[in-house]
Amino acid sequence: MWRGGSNTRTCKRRFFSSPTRSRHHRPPYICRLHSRGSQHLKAMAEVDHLAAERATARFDVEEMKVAWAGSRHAVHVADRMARLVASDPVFRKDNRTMLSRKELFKDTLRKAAHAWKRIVELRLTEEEADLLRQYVDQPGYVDLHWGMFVPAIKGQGTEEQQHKWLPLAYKFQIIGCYAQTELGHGSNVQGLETTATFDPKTDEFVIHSPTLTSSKWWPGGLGKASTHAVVYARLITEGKDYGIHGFIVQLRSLEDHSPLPGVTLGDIGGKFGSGAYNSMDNGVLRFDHVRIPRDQMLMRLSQVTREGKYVHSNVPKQLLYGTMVYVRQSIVADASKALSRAVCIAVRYSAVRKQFGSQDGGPETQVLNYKTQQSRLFPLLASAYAFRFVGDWLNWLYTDVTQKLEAKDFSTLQEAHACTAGLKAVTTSVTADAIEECRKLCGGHGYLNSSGLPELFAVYVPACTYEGDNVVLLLQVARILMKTVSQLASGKQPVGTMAYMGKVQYLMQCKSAVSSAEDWLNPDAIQEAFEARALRMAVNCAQNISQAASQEEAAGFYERSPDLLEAAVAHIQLIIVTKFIEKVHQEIPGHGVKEQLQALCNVYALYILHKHLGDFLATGCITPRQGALANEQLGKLYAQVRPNAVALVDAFNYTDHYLGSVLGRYDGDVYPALYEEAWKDPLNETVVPEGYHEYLRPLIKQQQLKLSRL
Ligand SMILES: CCCCCCCCCC/C=C\C/C=C/C(=O)SCCNC(=O)CCNC(=O)[C@H](O)C(C)(C)COP(=O)(O)OP(=O)(O)OC[C@H]1O[C@@H](n2cnc3c(N)ncnc32)[C@H](O)[C@@H]1OP(=O)(O)O
Ligand SMILES: Cc1cc2nc3c(=O)[nH]c(=O)nc-3n(C[C@H](O)[C@H](O)[C@H](O)COP(=O)(O)OP(=O)(O)OC[C@H]3O[C@@H](n4cnc5c(N)ncnc54)[C@H](O)[C@@H]3O)c2cc1C
Repeated sequence: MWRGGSNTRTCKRRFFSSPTRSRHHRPPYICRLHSRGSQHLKAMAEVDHLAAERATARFDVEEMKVAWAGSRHAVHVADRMARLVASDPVFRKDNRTMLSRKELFKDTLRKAAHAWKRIVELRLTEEEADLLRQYVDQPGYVDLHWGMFVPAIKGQGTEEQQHKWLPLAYKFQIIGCYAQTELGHGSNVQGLETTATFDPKTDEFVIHSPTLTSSKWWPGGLGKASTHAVVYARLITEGKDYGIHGFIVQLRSLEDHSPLPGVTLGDIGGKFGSGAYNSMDNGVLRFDHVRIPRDQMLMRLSQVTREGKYVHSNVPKQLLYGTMVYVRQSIVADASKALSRAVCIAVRYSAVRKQFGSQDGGPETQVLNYKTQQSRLFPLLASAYAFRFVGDWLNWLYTDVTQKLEAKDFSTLQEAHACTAGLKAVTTSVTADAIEECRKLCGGHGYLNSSGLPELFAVYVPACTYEGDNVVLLLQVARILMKTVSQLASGKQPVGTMAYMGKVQYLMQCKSAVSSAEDWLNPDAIQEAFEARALRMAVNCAQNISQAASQEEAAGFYERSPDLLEAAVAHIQLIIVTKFIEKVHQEIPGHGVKEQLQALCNVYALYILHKHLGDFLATGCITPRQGALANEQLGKLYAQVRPNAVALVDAFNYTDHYLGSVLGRYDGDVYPALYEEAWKDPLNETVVPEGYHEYLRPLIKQQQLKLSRL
């Protein structure tokens, strides 16, 4: 109804003939149009344009909210925190993409301070405070303070050090960041150059940046906000380099925030996208022989004595990487949040948007009814649920491994590393690509900032790089796979997520029994195909590496690394499918909830099978005919998901504030909102643009003059 051309044309004509005016002095016709929009918005506020969609759902949405959130309690707390944020004007974020970098950064400081004030005033629990920060939804120094600085001290500090530093951090008497990456090295942690040289004369470490490439580069919160950092540097004592260790270093004065002597620091500059991750002050830091007391070395894993003797506790040195493992597991849970937001926007908008389908002026077709739209969108919906459940499982694994480590049982460290690294890599890559796909699924309007998708993409995409570049992390998984394959011959039984490799005799020669499309609904058929594919790909890689007999094993690994990446992805996809199947096997209350999750689980698995059909065929796990049957079943599953699609995204329980998208509004009243939003752009503050008199008018006049001379 708002697409009618005549008003727009009138509006344009008069724009061109009007003098420059401020928005507050809009010509009457614009005000009329605009206020019609507002009235319309008001009148329609109670109309649910998606009501018909919601009515077709065949399951209890409230119970699905519980399945998604994990418990009734989790739904309740999340709901309360989301509403608290949405109703507070300080947390407004709809104007974010229009702010300059300086304004945006100040806005982030204001929001962080206000969030803290509310947390203290309302005496929020840790769980509530985490959720509140999540719903504020603006990257900032607090993410690194709580997400890495505090965990690094907890994981690598002694009891005494924790006792000293944590209370200061908990009360924001100090603000900390995680300063590991350098200009010259990020992925290769052992290649870091910053030095921490022990001086026994003064009982201090001297922290120094010997080269330009040793400048710390990237740490979030470092550029402008942090007073302290956990700095990773090469420990040198008694003339010997003992490799990378963590140190707590004060960077700025607690009185006036100026850098301490010997410390040079600042922000590294603007990043991809408007708004987006530019709210974060990623920083650069150089040390010129900065002295810190010896007891600021994080000494839980290894110590330097008063005399300068290096002592390593009897624990694996990889525990130094513990903070990264912690954050990687939390990034998997975050992937399901980002993906579900994008999918929620695209599903709701696809139900509202209509194109083609009517030859006689009747209703057009909802784009969600196009099979191509469904085949692009529903696998992403299924992936959001899959990542949610595998994220929960990974969180359980992390907690379990942490308890074992406390008891000095290090047997599951490798499993934790492989799962966190691999799942972080696969879920972030898929999510980043999926957000972009959701933007395309929303057509032209998806490209507008007001759709929320460009900003979501720009904020999310660095997750493929930070906390470990995804390729580097998948190669870690591949290395562990190769180690496991090589141990099979010696009869060592693999455990945890590698346990399936113990069935090597069977999995190397089994043939899928699927003979109809419905057979693919059997979880055992899916599980077997995924296990056989993953194992055969890993074994093929191992054989190819060992057949290159002339080469060292490391050289063979290097040559085969593209294939190894694919083998690692296959292994990780197997874990995701397995955990989804296990979830669906559990008792799940609520009318129709289990059935929906079962359908989504099948969509996820068969979509992966279809997408990677080459792997399944090349390894002989299934025949081309079975591949075609899987695709046939996938089409039937999409039809099953279709009437439930809007309700399945409602179950994420996101407020309009958190979604931040005019296309993803709960009420589906998209067009007036899009129209209204356009007027808020600073470019519309004047009807005649700035620059008209300098550039446009002279140009037009010049051309007119030329024409008149002809
Ligand atoms: C509610 C709270 C939520 C909090 C969320 C907060 C989220 C905030 C998000 C904010 C956004 C951004 C922040 C970003 C921060 C950063 O990016 S910090 C910097 C991250 N940097 C990296 O990830 C570097 C990646 N590189 C590495 O990890 C290592 O260099 C690498 C593993 C690639 C190689 O390690 P090396 O020791 O050099 O060598 P290698 O020979 O490969 O390994 C030896 C041995 O060690 C095993 N290993 C490796 N890593 C681990 C590990 N992490 N845990 C356990 N074991 C590990 C490896 O398997 C080898 O074992 P082997 O038996 O000897 O073969
Ligand atoms: C937004 C953002 C926030 C960050 N926050 C922090 C922070 O708070 N603290 C901190 O310390 N760091 C932080 N980082 C740094 C981040 O951890 C590193 O950028 C990341 O680990 C990747 O390392 P790199 O930049 O050295 O990439 P490189 O390793 O230089 O990667 C470049 C390319 O080389 C490839 N490559 C590298 N090694 C190999 C290999 N062995 N085999 C095959 N290919 C390889 C990669 O796949 C990639 O394609 C942040 C980064 C970003 C983008």
